[in-house]
Amino acid sequence: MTKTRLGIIGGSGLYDIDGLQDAQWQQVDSPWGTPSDAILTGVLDGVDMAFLPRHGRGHVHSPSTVPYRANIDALKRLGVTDVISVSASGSFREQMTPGDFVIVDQFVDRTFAREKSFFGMGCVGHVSLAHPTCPRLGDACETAARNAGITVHRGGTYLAMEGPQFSTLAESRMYREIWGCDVIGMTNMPEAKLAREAELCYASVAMITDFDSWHPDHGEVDISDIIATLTGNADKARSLVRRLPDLLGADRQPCPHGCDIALEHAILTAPDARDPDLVARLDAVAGRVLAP
Ligand SMILES: CSC[C@H]1O[C@H](OP(=O)(O)O)[C@H](O)[C@@H]1O
Ligand SMILES: Nc1ncnc2[nH]cnc12
Repeated sequence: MTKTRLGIIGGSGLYDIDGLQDAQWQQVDSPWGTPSDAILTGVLDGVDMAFLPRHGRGHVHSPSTVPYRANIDALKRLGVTDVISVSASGSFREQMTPGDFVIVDQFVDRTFAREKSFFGMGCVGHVSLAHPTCPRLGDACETAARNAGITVHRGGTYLAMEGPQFSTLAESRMYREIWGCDVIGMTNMPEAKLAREAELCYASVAMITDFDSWHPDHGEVDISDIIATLTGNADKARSLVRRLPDLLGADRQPCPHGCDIALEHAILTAPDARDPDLVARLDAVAGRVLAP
């Protein structure tokens, strides 16, 4: 049994959380670059917490420049065991309306200008991503949202686009009608892939801000409408987060879905063929399986 440390990655509109005991913003160095911002650590109802604003306070990073590898590495380095990602998202479904939350369980990755893996030449690793989110964490997020009075939908496929521009009408229709996606955003990939490589349980909560551009009654995405919805969503997200420690507890059992042993048979490069520099950079992410 280990200790839970809950990592929250806050998306657009969510730049801090409240109620932490011993709260402090901690700068964390990572061999994968500088994280988006310092990380707010503290204790909430007896559970260790670590909050990282994905775009940095003041919203400095665009979806393409978010240092995804540094962020996940820094959380892992701090001892985070479980990551909950909270993201502003467009909806492809009539019933998923602005203000609702969706517990995402699948992704289609259309991003192309980002580093997507901790592994590479000198240490090749292949993890399974068939089920990219952790159902145990998803359960906690769903219950927390319901208890907070939020309209929540369980399950949904998130289309990760590169951005920063929003989709064309043709893309929006294709994602919805042909690809069967439910929500759209610009940041959950490669974040979810990297969390899996780092053996972190990962859940994604999409906060619906708009209907993208497919909806005949809503016209195109308008950033001022999104911002108006974001303000209300951020308060709801904080009330969801406040309920998580009680649901997840301070003592952590191994993940029943195996997220925390994702690297067990993943690394193909023979020990004597591994690049020592890369292996050194992987100390936090893959130290469990790479340490001699
Ligand atoms: C504010 S609209 C576009 C912006 O919002 C989302 O960010 P995040 O996923 O971090 O909440 C979306 O992915 C875009 O980056
Ligand atoms: N419609 C949309 N497309 C991509 N990212 C978004 N974030 C919020 N709304 C979005």
